[in-house]
Amino acid sequence: MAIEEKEEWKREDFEIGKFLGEGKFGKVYLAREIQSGYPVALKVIFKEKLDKYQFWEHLRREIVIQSSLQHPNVLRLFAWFHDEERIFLVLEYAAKGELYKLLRSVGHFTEQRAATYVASLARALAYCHEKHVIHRDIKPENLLLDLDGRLKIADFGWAVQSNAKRHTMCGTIDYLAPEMVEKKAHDHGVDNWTLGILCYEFLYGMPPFEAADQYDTLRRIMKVDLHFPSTHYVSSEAKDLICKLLVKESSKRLSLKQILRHPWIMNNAEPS
Ligand SMILES: Nc1ncnc(NCCc2cnc(NC(=O)Nc3cccc(C(F)(F)F)c3)s2)c1Br
Repeated sequence: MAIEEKEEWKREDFEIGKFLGEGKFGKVYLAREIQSGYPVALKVIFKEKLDKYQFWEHLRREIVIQSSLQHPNVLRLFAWFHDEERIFLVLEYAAKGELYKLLRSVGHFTEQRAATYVASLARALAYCHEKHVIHRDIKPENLLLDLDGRLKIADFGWAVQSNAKRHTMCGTIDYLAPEMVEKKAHDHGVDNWTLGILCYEFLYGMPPFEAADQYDTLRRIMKVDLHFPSTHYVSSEAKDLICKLLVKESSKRLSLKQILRHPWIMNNAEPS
């Protein structure tokens, strides 16, 4: 019985394993579907917490969106079910955990590893944008690694269908594009900006506009106050890609297809 085929799942179908992490609204556990022995990540969300924040609509939207996405670099949401006080998300298990923990432990990634992750993100976002989905909250905390070290975008708790231009503020401010800071209408170009932020953070270990307080970070974003520290060598091709993504005018940013054809990606990313 493949996970995604069965109609109604219930708590008793799974045995709970180790604690994996604490996300918003609840904890995540490694679990095993008893019949098949299939490992999954089980996210437990307390209903009274959703009531408190009126997040039912967000969660419903995530379930609809993520259930429809099937891409090697997007974490699968196989199913969901609920009992009296909890909602359970049956998620693909990413055995190598959270990418940001790896980044913090090594300081910064090699250009090959960084380019491979940027290429995976560009392919995953191109797929999402074809399905008119903007993630809007791409940050290292939402990136996971599977057993083979393949990157998986997770947590579509803030994703939206991008038919109309969006206005809602969301996500961590380090990754916010200028048009989101100014609460202007925004479209999937925000994910391209975020790809530039992430590429910088993969190579330098911190996001480009980090500052002591939030106001300074927002000011640096609005000015696109971009500097490349000379603490360690980073190729000019890598800097070229970052400069072509961190462009204030959304329509002037490299498209996802252009990213995949950029020399730095062509010369450094592992073939998918
Ligand atoms: N090693 C691992 N392998 C797989 N997964 C892991 N962690 C879970 C990552 C997630 C994927 N999707 C998620 N989705 C939500 O949390 N959604 C959510 C939850 C509550 C409220 C809301 C809302 F109401 F705000 F929308 C939305 S968490 C780990 Br660690």
